[in-house]
Amino acid sequence: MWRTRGCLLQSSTLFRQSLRVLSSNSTSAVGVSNINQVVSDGTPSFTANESPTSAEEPSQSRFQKPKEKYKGSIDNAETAKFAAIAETWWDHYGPYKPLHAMNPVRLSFIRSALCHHFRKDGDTAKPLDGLKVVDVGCGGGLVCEPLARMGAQVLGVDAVEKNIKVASAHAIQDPSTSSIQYRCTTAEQLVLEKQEFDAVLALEVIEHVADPMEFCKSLAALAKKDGMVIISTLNRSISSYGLAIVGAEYILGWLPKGTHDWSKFMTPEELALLMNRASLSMEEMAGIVFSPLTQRWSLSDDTSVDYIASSVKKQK
Ligand SMILES: C[S@@+](CC[C@H](N)C(=O)[O-])C[C@H]1O[C@@H](n2cnc3c(N)ncnc32)[C@H](O)[C@@H]1O
Ligand SMILES: [Mg+2]
Repeated sequence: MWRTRGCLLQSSTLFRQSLRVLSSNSTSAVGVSNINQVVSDGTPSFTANESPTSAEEPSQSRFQKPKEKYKGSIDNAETAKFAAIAETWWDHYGPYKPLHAMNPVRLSFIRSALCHHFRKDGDTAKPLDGLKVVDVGCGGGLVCEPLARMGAQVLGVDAVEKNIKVASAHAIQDPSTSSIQYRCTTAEQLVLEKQEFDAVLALEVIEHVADPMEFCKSLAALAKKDGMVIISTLNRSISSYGLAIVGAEYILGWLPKGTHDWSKFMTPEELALLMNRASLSMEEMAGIVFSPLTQRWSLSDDTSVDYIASSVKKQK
């Protein structure tokens, strides 16, 4: 079972829904090709014609047909977009304006999820004291810095060297963030190094990686036993197409045109499926919504555009 703000949802229901989407011959071509892409990066793990017959989660072999050796999470075309605007991470009115604007809201979710899971008092000055956290795809360190101020021991990693330089240069300006360690590397490299963390974050990253399933498995492998993995991403919906692409990139000009590829977005059901297959048990999910009326961001039951989900590494 995992809960959204205000309601409990059975993950089994979601799996059934996901499988219906995966197996339905009436599913749109976009949906089917995307799911295959999400699940296996180019090598379809199963197609509409080989749909599962039961509503239960299909066997591993059904999902994981032999495929090319995993070549890592980096999609060069995606990382090039971030390298091109690396100097703008701390410009609150630049391309990362939406990330700055949604920061208090997503940090409130993260703080609450971590404090609840690790039985920490969220009302103290340093509620995350003692927790070892890695922020994968940390960009300029927009989340690493407040986490360090909350007492966490933070490692920020990003595939783009320029991002790491900008993040490091910014963090050392303040004693409360100078303890953050930054490295230009990937989740899979940290797994090879057998690194482990209490909490693993990947915020607005999974829609930019080469193989979301393998990426998710790396995130899970980085979590200690009973550790937490928190992922945020964009839903693949009509609303996200209208708001995150047409609105943010073309009308409001918040982001450079072409920042996002809608077909790489993931529905909450697909993320739940990926997490389950990576031995992560989803705990809580919340939508991150922007109100044009109040010009404010908030957490909501509405996951139709952007959402964040916490999960716990299952016991093996
Ligand atoms: C949309 S930004 C999000 C930045 C940060 N997580 C935040 O929310 O403020 C995506 C980041 O992921 C990084 N990235 C993309 N692919 C990556 C990969 N395979 N491994 C690590 N970082 C990656 C990009 O360089 C970029 O900094
Ligand atoms: Mg993004």
